Amino acid sequence: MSQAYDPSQEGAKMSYAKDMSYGDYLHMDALLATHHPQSDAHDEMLFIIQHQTSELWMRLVLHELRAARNLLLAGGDFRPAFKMLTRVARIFDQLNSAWDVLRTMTPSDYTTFRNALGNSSGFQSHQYRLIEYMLGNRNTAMMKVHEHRPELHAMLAAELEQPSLYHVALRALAAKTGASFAPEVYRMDNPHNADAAVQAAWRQIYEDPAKYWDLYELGEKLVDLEDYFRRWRFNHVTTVERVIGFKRGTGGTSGVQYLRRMLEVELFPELWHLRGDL
Ligand code: HEM
Ligand SMILES: N[C@@H](CC(=O)c1ccccc1NC=O)C(=O)O
Repeated sequence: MSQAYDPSQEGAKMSYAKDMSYGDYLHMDALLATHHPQSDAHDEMLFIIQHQTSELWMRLVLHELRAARNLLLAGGDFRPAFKMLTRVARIFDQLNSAWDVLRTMTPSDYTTFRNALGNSSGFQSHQYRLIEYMLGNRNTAMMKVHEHRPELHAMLAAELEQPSLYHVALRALAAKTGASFAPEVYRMDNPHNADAAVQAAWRQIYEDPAKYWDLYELGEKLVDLEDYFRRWRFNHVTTVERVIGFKRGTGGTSGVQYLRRMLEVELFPELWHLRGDL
């Protein structure tokens, strides 16, 4: 009979009584202790894991976006920021693939525990809202659901005091092309609206990529990011329709109709609009 292989024979360290182990480093006990199903339904575990993993990826998105914004603000070499923005797009791709797991949950499965969710909803995800705000979709009406958590509300309010990633890109665009944009373009507490002067400046970049390679690449990184974000919104609304049809959301919105409206959001509108001009 062959003997089971023992990795200690080739030097694998097997005792962690005194040293930091995998579980210690990752705080696995604390992580796994965060699961508190509100029902006995089999699929609630899937639902919780799907949301928690999404929130973990969102945390990384925020980390990357903050660093990228700081680098762009500082001027200098844009390449490290581009690498971060590429990573953000890849994270969205990961989140997009994750919908395929959730879609294995049928309406019959979901109704076994939907009541247990009460009025909780993704609508109240502060990390999701921070991502929207960082990118420039600053609908301040969304702050209200965080009033009962002053520290989260303050975090969102603090984000509104910062220029968005798009604001920072537009400052760089203005600096390199010599364009100047209306103060409205830089308003920090409003969703960004398409602006003709901004579109003209981006068009200048796309008409001569070789001359403005940095900004050309920045423009494409932003389009790529928004492309993946749009796919996330679309996967979400399609999954929602598949699972709850046109029922009202637990958060109180019209549900699919509300989410369809969100498909119309344009984060970086001029970058999309200029494409028809080239
Ligand atoms: C079966 C699964 C899901 C259903 C039925 C569902 C349903 C809904 C509905 C109806 C809304 C509108 C707000 C409301 O009235 O509740 C909403 C919003 C939202 N959901 Fe989901 N959702 C699902 C999965 C997810 C997942 C996996 C995430 C990932 C974190 C997520 C994140 C969000 C976010 C961030 C919003 C706010 C969107 C915005 O304001 O633009 N949802 N969801
Ligand atoms: N809004 C969903 C419930 C829901 O999906 C949800 C509930 C609690 C935590 C996160 C959720 N995900 C996205 O909205 C519904 O109406 O069924």
